[in-house]
Amino acid sequence: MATLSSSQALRASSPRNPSLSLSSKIPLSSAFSVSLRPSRHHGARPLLVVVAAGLDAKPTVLVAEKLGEAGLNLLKDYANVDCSYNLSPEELRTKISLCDALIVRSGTKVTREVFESSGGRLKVVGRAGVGIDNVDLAAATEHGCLVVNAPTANTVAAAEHGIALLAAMARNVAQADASVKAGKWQRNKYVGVSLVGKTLAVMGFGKVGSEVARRAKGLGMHVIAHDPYAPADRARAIGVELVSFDEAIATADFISLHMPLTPATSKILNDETFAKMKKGVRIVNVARGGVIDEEALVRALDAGIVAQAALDVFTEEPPPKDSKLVLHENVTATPHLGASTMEAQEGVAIEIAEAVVGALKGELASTAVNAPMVPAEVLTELKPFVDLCEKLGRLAVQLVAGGSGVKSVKVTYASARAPDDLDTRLLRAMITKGLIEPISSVFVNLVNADFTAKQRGIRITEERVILDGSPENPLESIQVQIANVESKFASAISDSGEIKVEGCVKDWIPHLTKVGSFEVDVSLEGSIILCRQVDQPGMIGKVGSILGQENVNVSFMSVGRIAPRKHAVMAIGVDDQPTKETLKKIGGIPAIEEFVFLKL
Ligand SMILES: NC(=O)C1=CN([C@@H]2O[C@H](COP(=O)(O)OP(=O)(O)OC[C@H]3O[C@@H](n4cnc5c(N)ncnc54)[C@H](O)[C@@H]3O)[C@@H](O)[C@H]2O)C=CC1
Ligand SMILES: O=C(O)C(=O)COP(=O)(O)O
Repeated sequence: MATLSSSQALRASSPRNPSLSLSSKIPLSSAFSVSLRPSRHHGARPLLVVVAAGLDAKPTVLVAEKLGEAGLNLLKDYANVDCSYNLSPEELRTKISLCDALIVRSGTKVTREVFESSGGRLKVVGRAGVGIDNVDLAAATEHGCLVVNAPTANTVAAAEHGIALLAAMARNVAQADASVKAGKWQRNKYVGVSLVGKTLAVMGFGKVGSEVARRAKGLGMHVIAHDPYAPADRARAIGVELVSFDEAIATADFISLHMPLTPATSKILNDETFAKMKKGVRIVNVARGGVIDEEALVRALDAGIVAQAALDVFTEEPPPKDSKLVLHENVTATPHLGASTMEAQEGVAIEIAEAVVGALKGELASTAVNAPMVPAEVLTELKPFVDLCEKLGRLAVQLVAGGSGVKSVKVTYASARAPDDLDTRLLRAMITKGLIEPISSVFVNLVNADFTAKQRGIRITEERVILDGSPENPLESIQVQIANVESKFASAISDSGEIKVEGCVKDWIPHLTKVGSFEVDVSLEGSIILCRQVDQPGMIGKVGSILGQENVNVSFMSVGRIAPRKHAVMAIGVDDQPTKETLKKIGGIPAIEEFVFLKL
């Protein structure tokens, strides 16, 4: 058996490749449904009330930009749908407090103010497309709002538009068309350049970039690509060489941009980089306007460094009517049409509607942008452990005596799996949810779990215990310890002084296996009564008959003791919540030294 330090363990939890199938969603129990709060009126006894989170009413989805019919129909089956296009920022902020979800394309800015105005009701923002640069992700995460996008359905449309612009630019199609319509016949003016044999540099070799590359190869172009994160074998498979940024821009006859707009890519084409390009280079941009310094591009066009540009996207959309760039005679412009085919829009609408409805139901969408991404098969395998984590968190925090602030939590995962074969982010998020929701009105989900814990000053450290043996199960046990607190059930304090609960999964059902230093075995369904008593015959019968008289169904009972006839802890699983009087009667049994009722 070996133990990893917490920092090693956290490093071992490296992000996995989020290559999920689109249908891979798994329900995360009460991710958006209920929160449990201790009543303030019952002293130390943990009476808990369920606070409904508006699940009875249909949720409301605001569709702020045009969405395909098939997607709207999917939404309408589950929610009230308000299609309000062209809202001003003020109108959006006013409406948002009445909405559970918002669907946008690239034309709506979902700012921090939008999240603030939602008053906590907005649970999911769906971006019906790829680029999420119009959504303030940090603000979404801080407000516990999931952001999902539709990353695949418009890939081909964007790639085809890139190729359309490439060919149209090379052959002056747009300018020649305007000239013919103006009654002219200028065959000499619009002599173009050929594509075959020319070098195309694809900047950003992701979904769209690689489809552009594939098509350009079919046109007989020599294709190179620059992408610091793209795997070389994927490029090789298409017959494309990955090169450095400088080599790409210096050798290309045509440059096609396909990277996201991020702080690192903002104005990546600027005066300095234009100066390194081949004179007469031609540029296509169907990514984002902001990746080009547009004023520098006008200068490069005027200087003849850039012979032509074909642009679908602009820093400001729509661009100003007097934009020098748009009006430049060597520029072909389209109004952000990359994703605008009938087929892509139907696909995007369905993709985003499914993701939004799934998120509203509390499922973890595979296209979540600001939540832990875990591959589908791992999610399925971890499902019972996800439940176990939330329940251990709930139990542990309900054992804390009022007035002791929870600051330091340690989670220990015992597993025979190699450290890099177990991503614990999802498990940690669920423990955090279990720890925080019973003691606050804060709604915790996978999106905001780490942020919320940090904000509340709760430090969660993780440790891995590596077991020998067959690694068939992802985990053998999970232990949650809360340090520096007093417990309302003294037996929950371990020998080392922390509140300790431990559990495992048996036949896909989470079980509680340890409380403090006492071994128990109770399935974590319904709720639990923990009693410490002097170990003596007849105790199970006495407690059982009180519960029976009050019609409380017992699902499980288990007794863990230190030694025969000394202290024992009895864990009783109950399907129904006992009344205060019933609990009082149990407390009144003479051999019972302490007891606690814990709601799962
Ligand atoms: N004009 C339109 O209507 C449409 C525009 N788009 C835009 O196209 C772009 C690409 O979309 P996808 O291919 O779906 O995204 P993707 O995420 O599949 O690909 C983006 C690629 O850019 C790479 N990248 C990141 N930083 C880079 C850097 N500094 N230099 C070079 N490469 C870098 C990434 O490694 C990734 O491989 C996005 O900006 C998206 O918003 C997408 C669809 C339609
Ligand atoms: O998906 C993207 O990134 C796009 O740019 C498409 O934008 P749109 O949905 O057409 O406003």
